[in-house]
Parts: sequence; C-alpha cells; structure tokens
Amino acid sequence: MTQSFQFSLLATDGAARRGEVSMPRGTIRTPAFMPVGTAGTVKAMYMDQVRDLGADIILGNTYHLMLRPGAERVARLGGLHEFARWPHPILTDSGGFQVMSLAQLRKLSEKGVTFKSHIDGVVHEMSPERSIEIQGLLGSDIQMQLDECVALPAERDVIERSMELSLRWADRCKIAFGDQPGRAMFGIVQGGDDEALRVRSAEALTGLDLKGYAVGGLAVGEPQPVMLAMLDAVCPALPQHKPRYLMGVGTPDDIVKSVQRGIDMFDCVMPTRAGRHGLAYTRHGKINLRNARHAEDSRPLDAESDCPAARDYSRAYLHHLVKAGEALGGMLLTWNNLSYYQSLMQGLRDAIEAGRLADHAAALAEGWARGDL
Ligand SMILES: COC(=O)c1ccc(CCNc2nc3cc4nc(N)[nH]c(=O)c4cc3[nH]2)cc1
Repeated sequence: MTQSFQFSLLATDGAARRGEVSMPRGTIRTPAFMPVGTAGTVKAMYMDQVRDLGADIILGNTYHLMLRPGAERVARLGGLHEFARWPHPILTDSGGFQVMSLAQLRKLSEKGVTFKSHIDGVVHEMSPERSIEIQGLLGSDIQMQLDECVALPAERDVIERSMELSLRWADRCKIAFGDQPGRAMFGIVQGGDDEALRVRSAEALTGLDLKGYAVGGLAVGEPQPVMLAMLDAVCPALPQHKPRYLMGVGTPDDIVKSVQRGIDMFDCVMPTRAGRHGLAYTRHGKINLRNARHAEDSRPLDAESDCPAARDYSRAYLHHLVKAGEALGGMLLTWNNLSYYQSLMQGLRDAIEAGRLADHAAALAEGWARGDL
C-alpha cells in the first residue's frame, strides 16, 4: 500500500502503454476503463458486481453530487467512498462539461460558471476553487480541473480563447488543490480540433507539473478520424511517465484505436446507458435486443463468456424483458456490457505486455465485423 500517487510504465507496444497507477486506496491497471457512477451509483449495478468485473476505479460527477445530495452532506456522512460503499479509487469530473450539457441558464465568465440546477432551479456558482473544494469534500482520489469544453465546430479564435481560459483555471485549481497526500489533480487538454492549439495546451499544462493529464473537448460529436488526429498531436506532447485520460470515450473501437495512440484511462456512459436501452456489447459487435429477430432465439449473448448475464440467459428472454420494460432487462445488459468492456481492457493490457497489440486489434475488429452469426 502506498501513501503517494505513482504511475509506472510496465511495457510499451508502439505508442501504446501498459502501466499502473498506485494510490492509497488501490492500484489502477492501465489501460483502464472507469464505469460511470454519476450520482454515486453505477446505474443498475451493485458495487460488488462492478468490482468483480475487474473495475479498479469508477467515475463520479461533481455537478450531480453537488446538487443532490450536496457535497457538504456527503462529507458529513463520511465521504463518497463510505456513502456508496466503494472503497477503491474514485475519479471525479469537475462539473464544467455537465453544466454546459445539463444545466439551465448558465453563464460562463473568468470567475467560473453560474447556472440553475436542472433538478430544482436553484442558482449555483462554481469557480475553479469551488469545484476542487467540492471534489475534496467528496473525498475524490483523482480530481479534475474545472475547464471549458468548447462546442465544435467553432472559429479558431473562439477555441483559442476557451483553451486559454481553461489553462488559467488549471493554475487556479492547482493552487486550490494544494497538497492532498495520495490524491491527484489532473489537468485537461483543450484546443478543439486545432492541432497547434492542442499542442500549446498540452505543453502549458505539462509546465504545471501535474500528476496526470486528461484530453477533453473530444467525444462531442466529431468524426472518429478527427478525434484520433488530435490524439496523434497531443500524446507526444504529454509527459511519457504520467497517465493520460481520454474523457467520455467511448465505443470498443474508439478505445482500441486510442490505446494504440497512447491513452491510458477511459470513461464512458456507453456500456451502462446503452445497456438500459436494450443494447448489448459483445465480441461479435453490438446486438439490439429490442429487435424482433431475437424473439425466439434461445442462444445466449455469448456462450463462452464467464459473465452469467452473457452466458445463462437467452436472447429471447432478454428481448422479452426489454420489450416489457422490466428492470431485470437493464440490469442484465448493463452487467453484460461492463463485463465485455472490462474483458476488452484486460485483453488490451495482455496484448501490450506480449507486444502483439496490432494483431489483437485486428482480431477484435474482425469479430465485431463478422457480427452475430
Ligand atoms: C449511450 O451513450 C451515450 O449516451 C453517450 C453520451 C455521451 C458520450 C460522449 C461523452 N463525451 C464527453 N464526456 C466528456 C466529459 C468532459 N469533462 C470535462 N471536464 N471536460 C471535457 O472536455 C469533457 C469532454 C467530454 N466528452 C458518449 C456516449
């Protein structure tokens, strides 16, 4: 058990890295996928299940938890780990992205963001300092700087001013974070779809000597080649020996291609939200259980999986549950999807260690393309 935050590179395969982040609450094996636990719960899952699937860390959201039940209340109740019964590492997003995508009437200035809660309409102000304070009250192990994620497409000068605001906020967050032993604060690289601005952001954040670096401003609807081009520009401009976290990504294919470009950590609502909407991720690709073609298909999703949700239930039953709106439908598909995502990450970690990532990526893509025979 370590009292500090340490990232070690165990192996590389091209630009891909196999590493470990060791923290007081546990070790994160990278490449890592963080299930999203927005309001202190990974929806439709018990935390023990999430852990048993191989998750080393989950994500929580400052925006949601500050509105309900409130950061001070969570602190009074012992912090988020105790509250949600997840004793392992937690990374929290800083709230800026969620304000712009969820809140009503929001105003952004040098000071921070002001917004009305989408829950009860109460007006809140969140400065970089308040975001870090909230994440500290939650007990977050990896805290994200407050940033601005500019909506694309945007004029270059708009992207530049936004990126520079986020850099000033990174500095304020570093000061506000201070010295929290065993915890880390990550900067967030911005710069839209402009490679030069992306590199400027990465280099400036590197100068702040932070514990890790996120790549933000992506997975906002841009085509995959644009996202990947930004990674090709950003990753070489970030320190080799610090973790890199691509926010909000993504599909299995996004994750593989991003790992190949040097990304270590991921989070995405895809496996959980899509699961609740009837969609299964498997090694044969996506299966939409709402489709009538499954109504009498007695096969399981994947007979070779070690996840009961994939192995023990017929597609016909899953189709029935989904069409009937039964809670068990979302539970089983979420279980299957998170199991598939964690097995995808384990496969990538093994392939990098063995120096066979290119072949492994090709085999994965072939399985997805072959579809569901
Ligand atoms: C069923 O699947 C879905 O509904 C679904 C919805 C959204 C995403 C994409 C999420 N993308 C995304 N999350 C993000 C979170 C971010 N946080 C900060 N602080 N800064 C960013 O710059 C930022 C960018 C993101 N991009 C992916 C999947």
